[in-house]
Amino acid sequence: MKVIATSIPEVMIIEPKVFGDSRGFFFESFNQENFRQATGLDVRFVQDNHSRSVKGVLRGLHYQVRRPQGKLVRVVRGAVFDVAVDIRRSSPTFGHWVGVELTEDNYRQLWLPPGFAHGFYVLSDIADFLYKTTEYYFSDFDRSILWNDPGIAIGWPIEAGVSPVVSSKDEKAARLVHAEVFE
Ligand SMILES: Cc1cn([C@H]2C[C@H](O)[C@@H](COP(=O)(O)OP(=O)(O)O[C@H]3O[C@H](C)C(=O)[C@H](O)[C@H]3O)O2)c(=O)[nH]c1=O
Repeated sequence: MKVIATSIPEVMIIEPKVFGDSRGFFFESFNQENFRQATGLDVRFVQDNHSRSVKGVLRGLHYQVRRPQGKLVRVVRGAVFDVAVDIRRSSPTFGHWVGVELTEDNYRQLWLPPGFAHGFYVLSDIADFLYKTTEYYFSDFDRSILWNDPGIAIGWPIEAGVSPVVSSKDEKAARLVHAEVFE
């Protein structure tokens, strides 16, 4: 596997080694020891998630307080623009964002540690989004930040005049300046 740095040091793009042949392909989507050797991180995932979305859906920006989650995310069908936002107030990259296209064809994964908000915008007709988390889900601790917060100014690849499909929860999300963030 290859690790590609992003503009936020703690957020990393992972490119697995893919073995293709006349039948198709095989790759290890996660290997604890290889991940540790490549990233220097000892991670323990406790939950696997799978969401399916139609074109134009935007999920996020989400995070969990009290029990923050690290996430290793990937797309197994379709394509999304995936975003991580640093919401650690003491971080030199507080309020900065990283955006990466994750697709079934580039096999790319994104690692975002606890302390980040996460969201994605679906580019394909259908997107199957799989991710591993380092902490369990606690609905009481689930928080959202407004996907189009001008204070973050994420460069979502949304065509002019097109509004993303957003849940009512996400529509009502707070801006970063009013959000419950990490120290
Ligand atoms: C996240 C989660 C949700 N749920 C239940 C709660 C709701 O009844 C239903 C849909 O939840 P929600 O609308 O929050 O799903 P997403 O909008 O995909 O949220 C996720 O999307 C962004 C991109 C993320 O990074 C988070 O992992 C997560 O917040 O699944 C669970 O039972 N377990 C879970 O781990």
